[in-house]
Amino acid sequence: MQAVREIVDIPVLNKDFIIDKIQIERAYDAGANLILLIAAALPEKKLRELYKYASDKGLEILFEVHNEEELAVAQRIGATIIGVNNRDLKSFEVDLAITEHLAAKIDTTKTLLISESGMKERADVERVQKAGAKGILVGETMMRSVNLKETFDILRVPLGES
Ligand SMILES: O=C(O)c1ccccc1NCC(=O)[C@H](O)[C@H](O)COP(=O)(O)O
Repeated sequence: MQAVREIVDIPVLNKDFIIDKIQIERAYDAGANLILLIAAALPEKKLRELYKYASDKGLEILFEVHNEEELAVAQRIGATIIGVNNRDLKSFEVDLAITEHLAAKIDTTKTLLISESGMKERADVERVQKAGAKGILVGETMMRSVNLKETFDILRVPLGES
């Protein structure tokens, strides 16, 4: 985290399974701008506590959801950056329709919607952008890439272009 912070001056996400304040401390100390809170990982009370703790430290929170119940938690807590994970963390099944389904229940003029997982080609990004996503979270496609810059350019669809 620190190594990344030292070489880029864009916002950096500490993408971890955060379950305790100490991890937020560490993320902050290492220079993170955002932390990930996964709705499926914790009860609402704990999520609320960690959300406030991070927010009070000046960190942004990417609040990850996968279904309507989790989205309702995000909305009750007042999350302003919501990540819809297209991957079911129990079955590992991936379906971009999850973003389309949940985006319809999010006011994307007030909430920054990030579509997470399953982005393999530009058409996938265009699809979630059409649904209202303003950003994407990509893992495997970048890890498998033999040319990161080229893959980045393919997947980078400027807002309003799809
Ligand atoms: O990150 C983990 O430790 C992890 C544990 C259990 C299930 C999934 C996990 N991570 C998945 C990812 O972080 C994905 O890379 C991310 O959601 C992006 O998805 P993709 O672009 O499909 O790799």
